Amino acid sequence: MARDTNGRDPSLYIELDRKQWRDLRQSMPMVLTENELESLVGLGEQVDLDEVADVYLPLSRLIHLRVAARQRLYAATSTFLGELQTSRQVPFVIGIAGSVAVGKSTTARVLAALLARWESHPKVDLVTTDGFLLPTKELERRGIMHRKGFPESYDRRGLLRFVTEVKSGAREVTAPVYSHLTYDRVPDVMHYIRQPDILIVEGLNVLQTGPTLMVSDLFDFSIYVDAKIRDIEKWYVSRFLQMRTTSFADPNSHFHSYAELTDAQATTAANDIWTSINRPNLIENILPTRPRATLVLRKDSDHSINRVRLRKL
Ligand SMILES: Nc1ncnc2c1ncn2[C@@H]1O[C@H](COP(=O)(O)OP(=O)(O)O)[C@@H](O)[C@H]1O
Ligand SMILES: CC(C)(COP(=O)(O)O)[C@@H](O)C(=O)NCCC(=O)O
Repeated sequence: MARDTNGRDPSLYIELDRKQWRDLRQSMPMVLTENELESLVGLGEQVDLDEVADVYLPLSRLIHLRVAARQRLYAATSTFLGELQTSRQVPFVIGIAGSVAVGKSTTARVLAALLARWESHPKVDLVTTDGFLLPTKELERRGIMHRKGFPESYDRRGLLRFVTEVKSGAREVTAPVYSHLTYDRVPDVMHYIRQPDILIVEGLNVLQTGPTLMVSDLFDFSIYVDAKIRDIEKWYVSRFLQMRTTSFADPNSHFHSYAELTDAQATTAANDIWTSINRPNLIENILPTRPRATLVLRKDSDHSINRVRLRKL
């Protein structure tokens, strides 16, 4: 096999442990307080300020450098097009993918908060793809209610159109909103996106590709949040047990009947949903997209991120 000039096997990626990655923070200041961080961390997640310092601050620095580089690339195209196109800031789009219950939403929120502290790109918006799940009525009509989270359960064209409009500089673009409470799209409520500097799109399947253009084609940077399947399964079940006294306790929750389940019953119910929906989706659709990610954040069983893989080519 051909080797690089240092005698190593060629690779698209560089793998770093937490200490090596942490050193790439350089002089980035800590800009979050304990209280701010607490408000960003989701149920069952365990991010602390050390992890922000070691993992998220270097990441914020890397993305900041890449935002500037991307603008130079767009400027090159504008120079080429001359009068055919006026030069402008194009929103930088980040995709965040990974399994159900791996902690994507927390990663997305922490990153959004850090990126918004940069003077050159203070306006950061975050959209989750659950808003683009087809409404329950339509999922039922198609007989795919049990496939929620699988690629076919989304309005993929709508998602592509949405990100295209944001990148095109539209003054205001709307995204539909999903409710975990009603387990359906919320009628008449929209998320308004008004010319952000950075847009983060978080969801299970955002890194999927296909024969036609897909939202992944519009990403300037992508992150895959990764962990062992056995660990994610444990996190899913333990979060489900916790939800009996939080989300499910609300009488309006679609899952309210689960609130009364014993530990054993709730564990069985969570395992059933995991093995019939979330695990197959992870294996068939989500995991195969991991090689495509610019960055993989690898979590250990205690949720801590201890390894990072960066695409360098
Ligand atoms: N049934 C539910 N009721 C209320 N909130 C939920 C429910 N399922 C998931 N969530 C919340 O929705 C968010 C996304 O969860 P999920 O899709 O599992 O992705 P991740 O854990 O990777 O962020 C999390 O903040 C989670 O706590
Ligand atoms: C809403 C989800 C499909 C995730 O949506 P995403 O924002 O990742 O597109 C997922 O959290 C979900 O509810 N899955 C269905 C099976 C379950 O209840 O675990």
